[in-house]
Amino acid sequence: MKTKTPLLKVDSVGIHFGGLKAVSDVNVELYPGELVGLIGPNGAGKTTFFNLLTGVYVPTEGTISLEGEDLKKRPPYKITQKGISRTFQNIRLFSELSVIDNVKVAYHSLSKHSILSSIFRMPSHFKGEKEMDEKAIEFLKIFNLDQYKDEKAKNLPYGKQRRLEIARALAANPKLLLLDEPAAGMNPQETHELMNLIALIREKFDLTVLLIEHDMPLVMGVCERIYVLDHGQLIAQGQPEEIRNNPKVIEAYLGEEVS
Ligand SMILES: Nc1ncnc2c1ncn2[C@@H]1O[C@H](COP(=O)(O)OP(=O)(O)OP(=O)(O)O)[C@@H](O)[C@H]1O
Repeated sequence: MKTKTPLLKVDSVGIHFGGLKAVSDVNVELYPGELVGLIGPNGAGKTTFFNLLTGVYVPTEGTISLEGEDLKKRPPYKITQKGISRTFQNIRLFSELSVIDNVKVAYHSLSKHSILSSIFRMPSHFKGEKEMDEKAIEFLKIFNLDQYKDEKAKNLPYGKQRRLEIARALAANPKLLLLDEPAAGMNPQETHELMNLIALIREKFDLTVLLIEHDMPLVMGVCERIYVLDHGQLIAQGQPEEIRNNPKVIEAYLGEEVS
């Protein structure tokens, strides 16, 4: 699966908040098509790392590049346009908007239709709108959410809201999809379905996926490689089996289960 050129290259990246090194000297390379896990105990710096990749935070040290292009100091929306999409640990949907509108919002920013044509409802807008509806329904079908398209997002059960978040992230047409604890709060059946779904969308959309997850069976079962953060530093990387047996990882998780 590995090609010579990484899709994402993170070189000695760090960020300090006052005296706290939330992320320090982290090196990560993701190759096209990989499904990679990012794990670590609470407060290890995982979400901060996602915030660095998506431009929410600017690194105080190091560089991040996507397909060889430096992302430093680009605002989050530019980084989304370049090809990095994410979901959040706490669901962030437009709760009062319909399910379909939540998806459409994501690719509005990428669409070629001007704001003017939207405001004045010109014919090109309608053509665009129809195309958008069709495309949004395609996404919703993949996530088995098309029958809820006109429901308000807030009325969906929790597991479906989580799936809708992923559908919305995908609608931005990413090359790299970052999932922050996608199975949080899901029951075992939903988690199992989600695992299959992640594997399926990776294939279907030719994606690279980086996944933060506390559910170890999920990470170990679905990821090909895993990075482990502890106190802001990478303490291990490798295949699930290596990670499971790595003494540093076991020590970091002392008191927590890693199997
Ligand atoms: N904006 C900020 N200002 C100050 N400290 C911050 C900020 N963002 C994160 N931190 C700190 O950085 C550290 C890493 O937090 P982060 O949320 O990235 O950990 P995490 O691995 O995602 O944890 P969890 O698994 O609990 O979600 C924590 O000590 C956190 O308090």
